Amino acid sequence: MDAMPRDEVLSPDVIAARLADLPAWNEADGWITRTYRTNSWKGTLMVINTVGHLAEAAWHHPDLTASYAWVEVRLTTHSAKGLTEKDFALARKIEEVVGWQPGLEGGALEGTPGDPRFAYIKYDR
Ligand SMILES: C[C@H](O)[C@H](O)[C@H]1CNC2=NC(N)=NC(=O)C2=N1
Repeated sequence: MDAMPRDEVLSPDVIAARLADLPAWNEADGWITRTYRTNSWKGTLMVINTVGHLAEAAWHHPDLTASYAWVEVRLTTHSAKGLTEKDFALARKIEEVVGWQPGLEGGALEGTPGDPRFAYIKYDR
């Protein structure tokens, strides 16, 4: 099987198709971005560290901007000077991991308690 063309800039049609599966992400000027809202600096740093790990494992690195209770993640492929499959693959993984709520899955893990003392990420759902 041929390798996926990882370094090709994607066409607008493909970008639109990829964004359809990432409803919280926006595209502008050759970047995809999303903001994660948190309850505190501690939650913000946990999101940053999680994204940091995934980026290093992927060897694909977003720009991050943070304040007390939010983190903006911005992805582009610098070497290609535009959006490639690498950006969407990492965005999907970040969504999966940062957005993971095991309490919604009915499995063994209860997830973060609802008590506001423990809340740290503001989930979309
Ligand atoms: C040398 C190294 O492979 C490159 O710098 C990689 C690392 N991370 C990267 N991250 C991003 N977002 N774009 C790149 O082109 C890129 N290139």
